[in-house]
Amino acid sequence: MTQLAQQQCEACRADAPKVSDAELAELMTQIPDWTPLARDGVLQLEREFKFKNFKLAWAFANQVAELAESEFHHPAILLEWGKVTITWWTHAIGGLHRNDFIMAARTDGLLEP
Ligand SMILES: C[C@H](O)[C@H](O)[C@H]1CNC2=NC(N)=NC(=O)C2=N1
Repeated sequence: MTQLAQQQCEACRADAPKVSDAELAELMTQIPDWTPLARDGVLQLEREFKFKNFKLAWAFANQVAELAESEFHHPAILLEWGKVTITWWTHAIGGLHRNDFIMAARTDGLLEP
């Protein structure tokens, strides 16, 4: 199967399917550093990224914002001193779409090798 990090988002419609439990389990194997969690009944993917200072965290947050705009699929970005928390979910369906897993994998790809 093509790696998530090499994929692009598909246009997401309100009637797009949420990932099933089985798909979730399979997709999570490719993004092991992320945590699936439910907030107000909405399933989301979340990860904290740690940095040496605010400036480095800010630069990473900007990279994620650029990636999001390039795919027109947008996360929640919490920027703090030395830390960025990224949360992906699909607003249009109120849960997780394959796009969210693609974007989580591509977010990981922004980290320095
Ligand atoms: C109008 C609507 O917000 C847009 O179609 C896009 C923008 N970015 C988006 N981002 C995310 N995460 N979910 C969406 O449903 C979504 N929709």
